[in-house]
Amino acid sequence: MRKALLSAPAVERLLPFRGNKIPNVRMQVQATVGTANGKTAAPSRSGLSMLASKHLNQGTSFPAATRTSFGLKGLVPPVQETLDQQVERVISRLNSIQSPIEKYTYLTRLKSENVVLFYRCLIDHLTQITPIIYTPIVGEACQKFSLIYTPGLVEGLFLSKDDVDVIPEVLGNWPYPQPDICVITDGSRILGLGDLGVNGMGIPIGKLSLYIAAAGFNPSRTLPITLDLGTNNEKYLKDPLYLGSRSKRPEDPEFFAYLDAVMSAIKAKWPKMLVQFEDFSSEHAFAALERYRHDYLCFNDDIQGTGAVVLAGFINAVRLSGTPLHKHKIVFFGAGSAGVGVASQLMEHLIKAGIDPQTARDMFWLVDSKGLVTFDRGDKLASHKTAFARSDNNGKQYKTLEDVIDYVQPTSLIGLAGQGGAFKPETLKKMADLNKLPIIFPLSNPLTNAECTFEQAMEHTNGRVLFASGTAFPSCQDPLTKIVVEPGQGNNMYIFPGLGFGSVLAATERISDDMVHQTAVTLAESLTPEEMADRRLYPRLERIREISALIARDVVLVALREGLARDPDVLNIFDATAGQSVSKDVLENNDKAAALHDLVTSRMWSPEYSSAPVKAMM
Ligand SMILES: NC(=O)C1=CN([C@@H]2O[C@H](COP(=O)(O)OP(=O)(O)OC[C@H]3O[C@@H](n4cnc5c(N)ncnc54)[C@H](O)[C@@H]3O)[C@@H](O)[C@H]2O)C=CC1
Ligand SMILES: CC(=O)C(=O)O
Ligand SMILES: [Mg+2]
Repeated sequence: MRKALLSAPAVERLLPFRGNKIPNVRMQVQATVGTANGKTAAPSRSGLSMLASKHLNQGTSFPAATRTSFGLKGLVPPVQETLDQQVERVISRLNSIQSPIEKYTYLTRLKSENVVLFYRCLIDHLTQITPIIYTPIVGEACQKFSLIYTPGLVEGLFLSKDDVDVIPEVLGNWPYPQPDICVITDGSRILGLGDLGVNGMGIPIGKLSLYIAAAGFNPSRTLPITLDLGTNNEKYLKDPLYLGSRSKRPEDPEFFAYLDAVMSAIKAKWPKMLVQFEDFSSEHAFAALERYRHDYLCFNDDIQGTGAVVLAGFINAVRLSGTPLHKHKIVFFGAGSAGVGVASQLMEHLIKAGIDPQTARDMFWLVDSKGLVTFDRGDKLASHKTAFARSDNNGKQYKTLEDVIDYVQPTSLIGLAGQGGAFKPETLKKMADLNKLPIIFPLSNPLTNAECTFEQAMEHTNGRVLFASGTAFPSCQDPLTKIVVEPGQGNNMYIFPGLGFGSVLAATERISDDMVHQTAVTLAESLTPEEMADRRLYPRLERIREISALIARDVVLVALREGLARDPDVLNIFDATAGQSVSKDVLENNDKAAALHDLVTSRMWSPEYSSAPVKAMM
């Protein structure tokens, strides 16, 4: 008996799988088209369902037998291509497109049509495609979201403040069951571009694409969420095409009441899902992290992810600089969620390295829009800045970055203020005069917000800079040796995939400070001898899946040490019990660590076409 055909979304709802296993799909598609003996050709509507399902579509790679069984013949070109050949076509097409935003929309469409092909392209051409789906082009895509939005394309979930009474129902509308992870923003500080309201949706989408490509999260188990709490962006408030609520953002009590409602609805529906907070304005970023981190599986990427990635680069830069750790003096240009998040992470590391807390704290000078952050400069400091405010300035205030550099004579300059070009040639020269190998990290995103380019940093330090930027810069010739040097990319994308994967795999109760710190140490130690010889601060981006697996493994080890892991397979490897801490001896057992690494890699999703549904039809 032929049963009713399933629509593409209905087929996709059958994808509650991990790794690359899709057993239920085989059964359902088989039952659906009533061809269990494999002899009967299915009606063409089943072919359309296969083509319309972004998870099942193989396009020109559908094998002959599948084309016959599912009525696909004639609906796709006759040629049968390998996935690699399909990738080649995509890259040729991508190269033929001139406009960055058109490249973005082309890739968005590809992802909505064929998930496997999109991720195979992303993984195989990571350095080419990441800057399109992530910083910098995603910034432009967010700014143009109202124009490029495709009706009918469901890429994430919008939760509006008007729906505060029906949040569980809205979550229930998400067409895929059981997400492992969501990235959630309220669009209030998108990259360094300010308040973009619901246009910020591109950020959770882009971050989750990297979770999938870089760590092997399953695409059907990721959930981008954008909260629509209004916007304070005057341009959008007046824009008839703006797609969110045209009202100002609420005051804190309403904001947190809404966020509380969202978080508890999320936990009620998907208790094991990891929540990553992204691009919230600083006051809310710190307060929300503190509010939820103890009772929810969550972290803030801008504070903790950025903190960890910059710490990793800093550890390697310190090693190369020749200046001992305790002698470093670090100036931060920017004292928001990222600046303070990074300073806190660095300070935690200094303390772990044996430097006493007061000495460690005194190694930091933070500069914000009003100058050096001091206790006596006459304004009310936001609470997140007080931990690093200076009191040793003898009543003198330092207003400009140059003044601060002259006063402090730093070894390291970290830019996280979102002010493009703020590290001027004079600034860079001063750093080079003060240090044999100055550490200069212009980390603001997107590209136009970077405090300086790699080329400028190389030129004005005579090639002596230890450099990392938030958005990737092209390589550049050392002005003296003429050797071509690759810049480092200090972007949290090196951290969040592995941190997220490890914590979800181990089903940890929460994300602890030590888990975050470990990600930095593992990343710093992941350089190959060749990468070290090249004076790199970070591993090559092409190795990101390998790096994420190492980070995930080490996050799980910390979770076991802290008694936070609950996954039975993980516990089994270490003969451990949920809620009980595993001893150092057991955690250092090489065989167990290797078994854990195998478990991590076996759970990673890879973009490959599955023949499972087809075999059932033969
Ligand atoms: N590389 C990476 O992985 C990451 C980079 N970022 C980038 O960091 C930047 C800042 O992010 P948040 O800290 O979250 O933003 P934020 O808005 O919370 O903080 C910005 C800080 O810069 C200061 N500032 C603004 N104008 C200034 C000026 N003219 N002079 C000196 N200070 C000034 C502000 O007072 C504030 O302290 C953004 O561009 C963002 O894209 C953020 C997270 C990760
Ligand atoms: C990279 C990132 O998270 C940011 O610029 O906000
Ligand atoms: Mg961010």
